[in-house]
Amino acid sequence: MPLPIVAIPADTRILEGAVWHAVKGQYVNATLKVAKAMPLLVPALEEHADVEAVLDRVDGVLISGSPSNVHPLLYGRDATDKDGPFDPGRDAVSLPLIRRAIERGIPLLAICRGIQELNVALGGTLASEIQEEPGIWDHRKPETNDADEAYSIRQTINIKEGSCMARFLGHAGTVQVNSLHRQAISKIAPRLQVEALADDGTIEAVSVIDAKGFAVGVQWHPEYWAETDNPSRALFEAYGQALRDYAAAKQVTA
Ligand SMILES: N[C@@H](CCC(=O)NCCCC(=O)O)C(=O)O
Repeated sequence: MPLPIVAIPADTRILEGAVWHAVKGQYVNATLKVAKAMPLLVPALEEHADVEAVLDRVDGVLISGSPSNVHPLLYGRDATDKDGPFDPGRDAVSLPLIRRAIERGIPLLAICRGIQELNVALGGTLASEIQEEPGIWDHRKPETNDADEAYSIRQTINIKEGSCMARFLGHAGTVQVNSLHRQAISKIAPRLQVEALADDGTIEAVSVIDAKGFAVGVQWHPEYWAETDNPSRALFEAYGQALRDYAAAKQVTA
């Protein structure tokens, strides 16, 4: 049986004076080694992105994290100096890809920027520089050049009873995760339900209400420790099973 294929929208990066379309290796590694699926990178095209052509050929979608932010015009307000940096090519691919993957029942896992894109794609809004709000913890990436330290597991979240996340992880209640974000969900989209909260009330996981299949977003980074951290591994294994189920069902109806 060939591996299921997972579309991962790339970021726009400027390297060596040229435009690159790039995805961090940790998302590729977790998809391949823990979800047991073949990553397929999708370029960040501001125009001409054919998401149907992509979705016809894959068994899942993974929306990765990124230091860039969703442009606020996409959730109904003008940009301020707190909202950048932006990646219009990434936005132009990921938002329609998310909407159509949900409509078609294609397994979707959205991580960090991904949960924010999921919320915006379905009509929600985002808050910027959340650490400046009273009572909100500092969720930002730690000041370090060491990746393991940046993605260190250092925050308690609370998984809701009866949630999809509780099913995937095997329990509800407290879980330890990492945290590298300055934005978060402000108004939650109508079709999303909260799956987990931080102690300061920040939404840390959501799922799509009445989804045809696996459709989950998390604010933390399960991909980074997916091979060694139990909650991270459990989430990617559940995603992998959803991919195989979707691929098998496609074979039957082909
Ligand atoms: N930009 C958004 C989303 C944050 C995010 O995806 N962080 C992971 C990338 C970290 C990095 O590579 O720098 C926000 O800040 O909320």
